[in-house]
Amino acid sequence: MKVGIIGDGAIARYVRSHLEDTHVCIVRPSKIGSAEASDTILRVADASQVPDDTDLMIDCAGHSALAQHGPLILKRGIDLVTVSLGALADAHLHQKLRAAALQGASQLHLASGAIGALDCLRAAKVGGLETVTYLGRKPPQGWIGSPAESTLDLKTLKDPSVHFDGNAREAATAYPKNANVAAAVALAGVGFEQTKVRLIADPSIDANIHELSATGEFGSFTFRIEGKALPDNPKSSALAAMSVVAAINRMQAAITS
Ligand SMILES: NC(=O)C1=CN([C@@H]2O[C@H](COP(=O)(O)OP(=O)(O)OC[C@H]3O[C@@H](n4cnc5c(N)ncnc54)[C@H](OP(=O)(O)O)[C@@H]3O)[C@@H](O)[C@H]2O)C=CC1
Ligand SMILES: O=C([O-])CC(=O)C(=O)O
Repeated sequence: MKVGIIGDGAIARYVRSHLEDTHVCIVRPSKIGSAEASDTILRVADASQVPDDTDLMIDCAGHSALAQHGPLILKRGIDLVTVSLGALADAHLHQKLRAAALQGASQLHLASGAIGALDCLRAAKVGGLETVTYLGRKPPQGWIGSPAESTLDLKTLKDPSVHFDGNAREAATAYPKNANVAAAVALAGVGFEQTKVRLIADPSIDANIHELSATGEFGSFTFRIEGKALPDNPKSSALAAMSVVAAINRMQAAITS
């Protein structure tokens, strides 16, 4: 399988280190031919330059990159795995990606990211869900560059502090680098409007803690994970990068779980 990647940040580097070979990489125009480009990988700036024989593209570059490159990749008939699924909170982009996949007879696969139990949520949805709540808790440095900075002093924070309380659409839109999990939960369960989200900066923890609770016809469940951040980016959990590799593996397996 010839696999290409969008982005060259913390998640992309982890994924590349687990691939035998990377066929092509979409990077910022400024990074083509830069000093970092010391290996022989084909670096391009646009989806139109991705070679025709590419089987699968992997988006590890965030919301704007999915919006910029996703539609053309799918229209060209190339399957795409994305970890930037919070971008689908934009209903216009969601529809554009769907139309592109239908036109190209391709598929957009959503990596499970930093959370688990989405399989449980998807199955529970069949019987009917009543409530779905997601709580995202990170150390203060994990919220730097997010709207948390407008209500909290992240450098001197002493107690756990809620800086967002609302629904998954608002969370995924306002926190593009921190609330993709909220979107994953919404897409697997009761949707963006009905999924309740709270985001917390907590100086007493050193992990990214995600808690998902649901009730419905099936009964109830709570899932909690304490994820280690990637060494290169305190915002991103290592499991998010691992889930991308797992998605690629699933696509190549004869029997999938
Ligand atoms: N589903 C989930 O659970 C999670 C999802 N994520 C999503 O994954 C994204 C990436 O995370 P991470 O790797 O840690 O972030 P990084 O900031 O380390 O890397 C992002 C990379 O993407 C590049 N990039 C951004 N926009 C474009 C573009 N239009 N074209 C080409 N390259 C682009 C950046 O380049 P430059 O440096 O020049 O901007 C950078 O190299 C996050 O922004 C977030 O949306 C993250 C964690 C969990
Ligand atoms: O990596 C994480 O822990 C979660 C995250 O950033 C996101 O949901 O966007």
